[in-house]
Amino acid sequence: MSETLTATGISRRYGTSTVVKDVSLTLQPGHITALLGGSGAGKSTLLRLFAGLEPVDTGEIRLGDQLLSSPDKTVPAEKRRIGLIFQDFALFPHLTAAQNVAFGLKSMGKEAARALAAEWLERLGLTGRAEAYPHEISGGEQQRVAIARALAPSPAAILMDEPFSGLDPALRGSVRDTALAAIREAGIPALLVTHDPTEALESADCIAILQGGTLLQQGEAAEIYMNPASAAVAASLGPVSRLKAEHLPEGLAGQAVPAGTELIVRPEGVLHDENSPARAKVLASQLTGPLCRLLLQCNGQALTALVPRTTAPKAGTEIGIRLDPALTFMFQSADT
Ligand SMILES: Nc1ncnc2c1ncn2[C@@H]1O[C@H](COP(=O)(O)OP(=O)(O)OP(=O)(O)O)[C@@H](O)[C@H]1O
Repeated sequence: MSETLTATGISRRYGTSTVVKDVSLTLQPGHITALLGGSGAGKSTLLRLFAGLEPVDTGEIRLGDQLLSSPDKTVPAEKRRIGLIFQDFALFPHLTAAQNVAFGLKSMGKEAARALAAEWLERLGLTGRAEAYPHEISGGEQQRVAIARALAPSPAAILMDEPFSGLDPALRGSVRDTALAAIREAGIPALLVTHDPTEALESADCIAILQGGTLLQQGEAAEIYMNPASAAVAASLGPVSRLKAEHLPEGLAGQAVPAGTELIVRPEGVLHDENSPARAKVLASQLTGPLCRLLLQCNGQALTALVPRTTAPKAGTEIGIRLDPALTFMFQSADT
């Protein structure tokens, strides 16, 4: 049976700088948890702590009941039964796709390893590429081989550091869907490090938001998106507009807004409504595909809206707008 991978109060220092601060995070079996944060947030360091590539300075990491890391003990990475997938695929260049996948299966005997490798390659849609060397296959295929190699030995958990960001955008979605379906099917805890909020929202069951080494919030993707605990969390999940209570025009918010409050609103929460008394000037209208991004000015404050292309107002016009309360979040102004 699969077990949880749990960090409790873990920290990591480099010299005088603490880059992972008292982080507690539980990775549930069968769930993909996205670790989301900007550059230097400490995502890769946290992944390396889970992997056993570095020791913790405080706290502990457990797989089920088994202690993997504490300040006095670090079970080495190769003894953790944890699969790792990195952005650069890291395949052995002199081995074929099938040999790469079979590499970690030697203990089961040659024939059984070959059969299991073939099974995993088939599962990841690579049957015809089994005898190809890494330089003979595309980036997307190489990453699928790396994923097959990581999953074939039945690891207890899987950790992925920006595994899809090196891929061509046209290919990324399909490689990601195939890979994550295989990981979900394996029913093990999985951590996906990413700096891309769209990737986190599209692919993960849970999201953990890291900033400056501190975990700001964790929970189900939809829950965090709709109920961010702070302005920083709201902003880390996608673009937002920020409005001061003092400058709100009549009728814009549609709810009472206490003084000293900052409103954070998502672009899809800025609604075009000619019945609203709040007026905004359309500074620009940018086509993004089926939707148009409107850059608006309302009572001296900048707002961004996303509206259907077919009904998008033109730049230079004045329109009525109001905010959707479900996509508008209120925080104390100092909370950034
Ligand atoms: N071995 C190290 N020695 C000293 N400082 C380090 C070391 N590894 C990472 N750091 C620092 O720790 C901080 C967190 O780095 P980390 O690579 O974990 O961030 P990240 O969120 O993965 O960033 P990115 O998305 O840019 O890869 C950074 O300030 C980095 O410079």
